[in-house]
Amino acid sequence: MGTKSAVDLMESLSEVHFSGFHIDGLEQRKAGTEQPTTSTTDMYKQPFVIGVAGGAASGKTSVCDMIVQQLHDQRVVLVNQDSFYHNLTQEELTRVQDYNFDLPEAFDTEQLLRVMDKLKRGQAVDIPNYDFKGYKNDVFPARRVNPADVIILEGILVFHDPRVRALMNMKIFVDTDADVRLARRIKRDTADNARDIGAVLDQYSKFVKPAFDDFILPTKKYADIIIPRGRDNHVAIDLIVQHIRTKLGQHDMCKIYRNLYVIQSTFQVVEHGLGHLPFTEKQVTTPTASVYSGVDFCKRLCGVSIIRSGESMENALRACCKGIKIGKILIHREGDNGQQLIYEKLPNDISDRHVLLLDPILGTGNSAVEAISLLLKKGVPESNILFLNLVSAPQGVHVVCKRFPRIKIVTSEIEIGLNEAFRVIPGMGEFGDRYFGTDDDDQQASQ
Ligand SMILES: Nc1ncnc2c1ncn2[C@@H]1O[C@H](COP(=O)(O)OP(=O)(O)O)[C@@H](O)[C@H]1O
Ligand SMILES: Nc1ccn([C@@H]2O[C@H](COP(=O)(O)O)[C@@H](O)[C@H]2O)c(=O)n1
Ligand SMILES: [Mg+2]
Repeated sequence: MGTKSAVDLMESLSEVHFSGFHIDGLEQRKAGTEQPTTSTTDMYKQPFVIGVAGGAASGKTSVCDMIVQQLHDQRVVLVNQDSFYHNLTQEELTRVQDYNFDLPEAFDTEQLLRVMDKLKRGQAVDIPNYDFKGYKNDVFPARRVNPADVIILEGILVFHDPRVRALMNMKIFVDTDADVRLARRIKRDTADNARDIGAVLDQYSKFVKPAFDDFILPTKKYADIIIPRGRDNHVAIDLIVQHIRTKLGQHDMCKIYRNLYVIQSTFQVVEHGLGHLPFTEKQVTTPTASVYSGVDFCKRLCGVSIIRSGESMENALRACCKGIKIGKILIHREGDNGQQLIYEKLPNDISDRHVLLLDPILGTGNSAVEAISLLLKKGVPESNILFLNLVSAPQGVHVVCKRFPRIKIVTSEIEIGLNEAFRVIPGMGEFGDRYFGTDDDDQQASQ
């Protein structure tokens, strides 16, 4: 039996360890055959879903209407949870004052999930127009909603069901005092819904307030953003509108460059990147005789970090691929000039490997172009290069994607652009300094 070096041993360990690796659409592959992971593509082109919850009459619909109006963009659609109220039976209708419209069961959540699933798959849907006066969802013609890049889903209980919550990329809670909500509700239900004030108050104390305390308020903790004062909070609405514009810009870039993948979490860039590599399923029997299912990458891998910032991503890569070889490239950069290669140390057999190129920031694209050019010179096929980064500027994306149409870029954010010092804005300053604690502020703090 041949002896293996420590490095070889570590390398072989890196090959089967992805048992818990579940990305939509990857789990059901057949074992034993090579599986190109291209089906992950659509996942990254999916719409950005914003959930908006809050008590009844807190101002959810008004906030969403303002956002949609300000954006004035057909790529943004609004879905109201109200549309999914169950139709009341004849018996329920005769005793409507005893019906609780504020419980999760009052909504047809299965239908809501089906509608959201279709929209996420790029299909148009017909959404019921709920009649608050007649308690029916099939009286008015349904509203046709086309697939969109941004879907806003609003309603009192949209954060209640974990399956609905899981669809959301951003969650907003509209926080309005109970007395204001009650006053607005009385006004709305008496004026718009022609209800008697006594009935409105009875419904409030019997159903609305207890359900708010039991089911709506407990979901506030899921919110990423809490908006006090609803539609009067222009600052919050402007910020949200700006964020959505950024997301729409990202979708545009993904439409132009099919090799660009914007994922929603900075923590998963490396894991998602690995999901793009061809693999086979593999089972191993553990020392305790249990069978462990994992995946085996079809080609060997290596990481290459662009010094210094890229080194910050090495731990994440090593955590996923124990013992993976990691090469280094140092490029001298001044301003927008990332042209000078100072140092490189790469695996000798790099041309036989898939290369995960690590650099958290893609600014002008010059350093990336320099690094990718070196990899090509070393014989790595362009399509075997996966460039992983956290924050990109549109300029850098254009430069890299145009020049190297066959590499894949996985990033978690495409920001507005570059400033005069060629730093990504709003960005985070010099990433390497921030990560390694060598920026001026950190040095002063530790003195
Ligand atoms: N900031 C506000 N000032 C005054 N009235 C408001 C304000 N926000 C909402 N409203 C009114 O209060 C009622 C409830 O608002 P709406 O946006 O429908 O809330 P929700 O969708 O949370 O039930 C509506 O009649 C709306 O016009
Ligand atoms: N037929 C109905 C259906 C619902 N309600 C009340 O509407 C509230 C939810 O809608 P919001 O726009 O305010 O979020 C909820 O509190 C229900 O009680 C109703 O009164 N009649
Ligand atoms: Mg509403």
